[in-house]
Amino acid sequence: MTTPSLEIRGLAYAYPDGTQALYGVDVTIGRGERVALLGPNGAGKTTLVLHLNGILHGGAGTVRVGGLTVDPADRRTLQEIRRRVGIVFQDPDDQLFMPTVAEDVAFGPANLGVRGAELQDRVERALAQVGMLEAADRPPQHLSFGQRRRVAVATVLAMEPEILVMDEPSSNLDPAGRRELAEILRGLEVTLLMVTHDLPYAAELCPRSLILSGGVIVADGPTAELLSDEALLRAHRLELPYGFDPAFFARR
Ligand SMILES: Nc1ncnc2c1ncn2[C@@H]1O[C@H](COP(=O)(O)OP(=O)(O)OP(=O)(O)O)[C@@H](O)[C@H]1O
Repeated sequence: MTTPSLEIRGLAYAYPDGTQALYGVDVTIGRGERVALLGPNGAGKTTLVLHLNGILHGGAGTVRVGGLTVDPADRRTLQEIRRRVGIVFQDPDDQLFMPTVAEDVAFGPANLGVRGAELQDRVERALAQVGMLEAADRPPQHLSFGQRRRVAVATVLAMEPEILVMDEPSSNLDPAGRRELAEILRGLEVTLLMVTHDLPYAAELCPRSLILSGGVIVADGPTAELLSDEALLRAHRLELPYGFDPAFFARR
């Protein structure tokens, strides 16, 4: 059996002010899976994600990424963990700060010591994966929001991550941008964990979903099944748009 991309065991965490955000979370995500992390506001989704690369730590439990345990005390391990866990934040402008798209995509791997033809190759591959190769020499601020989000994905892909974590990937995208990003994400050969309130997007992209509520995983299973469970959705403040059939994508 191959090593899972992500293994979380007994993860519990309270913020310094005493707010308990996670109460013993267990999750395993296999290599190449696409999984949606759903849950109401304040459920603990961001807190969970920030544990994947050691930004938050100090509570109970363990997180392993591709078999490597997140250990914030070990700087070398942490550097490797941060390469393995590629987080694409909601606002692409938090991730793009160089004069050109290519320099933004090169920034991460160059920091790891990748140089010359290999660096060039990584940049081109990552930009091609998100359909942005033609924009390589453009300043990111001249691109549309949807294009900037795709470049933000490329900056993470250039690190050759074990797991791509996307925070609200569909937010602020127009319908075409939303569909284009879905096609890109579906075509990537990478483990995907997608945090979202957009249930149709979860249904479209992720065969499996987790529902986190009150710091606990309350459901883990096929997305179409979870989203068809009206009582489950209601209990955790999740709502499908009127008329949306959660089984539609499962049938395709
Ligand atoms: N810095 C902080 N200090 C204290 N409590 C916090 C802090 N950040 C988050 N919390 C609390 O931790 C709990 C989980 O919050 P978290 O942001 O992880 O939820 P979330 O599921 O990501 O919510 P949303 O969908 O609104 O982004 C909430 O009760 C929140 O108020």
